[in-house]
Amino acid sequence: MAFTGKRLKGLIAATFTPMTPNSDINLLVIEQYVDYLVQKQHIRNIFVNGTTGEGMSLSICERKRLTEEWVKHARGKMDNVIVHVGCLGLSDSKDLAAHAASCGADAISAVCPSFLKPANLDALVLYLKDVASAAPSLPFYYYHIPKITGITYQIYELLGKVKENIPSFRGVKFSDVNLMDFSLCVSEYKEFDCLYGVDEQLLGALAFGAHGAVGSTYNYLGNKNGDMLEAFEAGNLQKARKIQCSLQEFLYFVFDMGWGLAEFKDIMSQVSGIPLGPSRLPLYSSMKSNHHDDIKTKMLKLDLI
Ligand SMILES: CC(=O)N[C@H](C=O)[C@@H](O)[C@H](O)[C@H](O)CO
Ligand SMILES: CC(=O)C(=O)O
Repeated sequence: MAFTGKRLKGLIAATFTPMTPNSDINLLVIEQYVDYLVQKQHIRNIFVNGTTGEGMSLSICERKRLTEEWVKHARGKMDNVIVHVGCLGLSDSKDLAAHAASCGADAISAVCPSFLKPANLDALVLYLKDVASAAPSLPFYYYHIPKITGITYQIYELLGKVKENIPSFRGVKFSDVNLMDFSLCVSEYKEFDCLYGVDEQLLGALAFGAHGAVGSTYNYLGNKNGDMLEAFEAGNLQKARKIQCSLQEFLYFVFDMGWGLAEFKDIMSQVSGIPLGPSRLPLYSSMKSNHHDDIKTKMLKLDLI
């Protein structure tokens, strides 16, 4: 096993999957996307093919091609490329895990199958162990997003079980609002990286000792969130709160409009100038027309861009 012992920390952008106007994957803008994150948002870690990247809506073949391109273009420019390999079936997840390792990804992460679900926590551990075993040299992170998967086991309990069972297990991407569960994980399992995934309340998770954060908004609000992290680390809570509140006001506005993933992607296209195209399923879009002016105005008003 080739673990370097490096810890995952700081901001990790959950990348959008660039698409053509026809919703085919568009590999041609990935290099530009990587450069934008590094140069304009000071983001050096990415989480690809996750929720934001619509990984579960893409074919295995598409996910492999995307992984290859992200890894290729991030090499030498970024610190970590974490590839989400979770699928509804175990063999697909293992196939993607082995592929990520063969491409030179830095880590893998997986949600648990959520159609036919594990019957209990031990069954979940067995699934994770099996996926991790397909890429034993890569750090493995469980992706906890109960609102979407419906799998609601306490992560504090899960960590106790994986500790002895999965040698490559390194932590959790925790996309839930249960900060007590999160806090118990951080304080009890110091050897694991606990990455928070609800951008709108990252400051709360930082107060409980979050090592880092994975999220969609770090794509275009990387600098603002970076300022918040810096203020928190310097003990300037007043400044950190002010920034978190502005970010919340922005997200409140977005949710209040009924906007979803397609609009988030559109926001990133606008702010970055990279044409990321529509999302794969029209279902993800509330199909509101022409919201561009509203978004820019709101972001400027809140001093976010
Ligand atoms: C459901 C979803 O996509 N969650 C993302 C990460 O887990 C977050 O980064 C959110 O996009 C963000 O917190 C805005 O709600
Ligand atoms: C946000 C996140 O981590 C994801 O999109 O998977």
